[in-house]
Amino acid sequence: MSDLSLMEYEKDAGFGDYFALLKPRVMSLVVFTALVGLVVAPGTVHPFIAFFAILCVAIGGGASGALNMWYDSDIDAVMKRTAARPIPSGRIERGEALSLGLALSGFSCAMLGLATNWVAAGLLAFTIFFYAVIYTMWLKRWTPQNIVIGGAAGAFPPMIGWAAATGGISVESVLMFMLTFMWTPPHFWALALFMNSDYDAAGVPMLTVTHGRRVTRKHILAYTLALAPFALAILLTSIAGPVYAFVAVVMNLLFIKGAVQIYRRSEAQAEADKYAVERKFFRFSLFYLFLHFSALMIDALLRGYDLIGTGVFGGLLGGTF
Ligand code: HEM
Ligand SMILES: CC(C)=CCC/C(C)=C/CC/C(C)=C/COP(=O)(O)OP(=O)(O)O
Repeated sequence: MSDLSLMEYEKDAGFGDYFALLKPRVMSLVVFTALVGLVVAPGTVHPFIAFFAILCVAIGGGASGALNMWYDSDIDAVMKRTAARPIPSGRIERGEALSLGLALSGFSCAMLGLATNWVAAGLLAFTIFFYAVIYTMWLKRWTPQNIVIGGAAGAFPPMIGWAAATGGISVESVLMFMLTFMWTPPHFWALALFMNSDYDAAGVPMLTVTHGRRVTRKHILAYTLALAPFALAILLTSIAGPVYAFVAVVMNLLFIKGAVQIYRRSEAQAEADKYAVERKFFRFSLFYLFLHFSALMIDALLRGYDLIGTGVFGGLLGGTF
């Protein structure tokens, strides 16, 4: 094989490259929250419809990831973490990612609407729009509040799942939205603390770049403290049970403890252990959200088998809009 054909061969896109455009790792947790939203909602959904609805959310989420990679390929090429992605590494053309993103967006929303209802499909369409246009094209390059406002995109999926099952929006689904929405800043800023040089090099105005790490540490603590009441407010609704109560109390105490530790750290300490505590806090953030939604799912199953009653406090808060 000549050098030229070897280079061309290396640049050929495989299935894995197209799959990578869909950001499967990040989307796995997003899709899980949608599944929980659907499972904990009142009423029953045929398992096939439920599976199909979640598949549509997965495809829609993936589509928004492809649109993000299409628009952000310049930034991705500069950042070490993202430089090997299919577009900056030259294996997939930008136009291909755009076409794939648009086609899958249209397909997933239409299929979700036909299989369930148009409230769920409308929410999915809005979520894709919010991530691809509002966050990616606008907020990300403009303001250090990018991920605070943009975080709404990642918080809609439990509402989509709930709407797929009920056709509506409710206090419970809004609280699941708020849980994810308030969780996003500590989740992302922890990562930004140890990935700051990437964002700096790419000129992305993340809080660590515009205001420095000290201010970011303060913001992580503030948002972690503000998150806890929302996590605990779910206890007042009918979807929470004893498992959720245990998880919410323990995990919020641990998350706050971690955030206090992050706040107290000096940059010299962080440099000395290569941001080990910040990396741990980021991993813990993923576990935090996964466990909250898992607990809601377990409580729903226990309730389904009549092993527990409705809500920890009898479901004081609730109701469909
Ligand atoms: C604006 C909102 C968000 C931003 C800016 C953000 C940013 C990030 C970034 C930059 C990473 C590292 C990804 C990588 O290494 O390629 C990451 C990882 C991750 N994020 Fe987020 N995130 C956001 C919201 C969410 C939401 C809502 C969820 C789920 C509900 C989520 C789930 C995850 C997961 C599961 C990972 C780990 C992926 C892996 O293991 O590679 N993120 N996030
Ligand atoms: C339709 C649907 C279910 C959508 C959910 C999409 C969504 C908002 C997911 C979480 C957000 C996310 C992947 C942010 C990554 O930020 P970034 O794009 O700045 O990260 P990067 O630097 O890794 O590209």
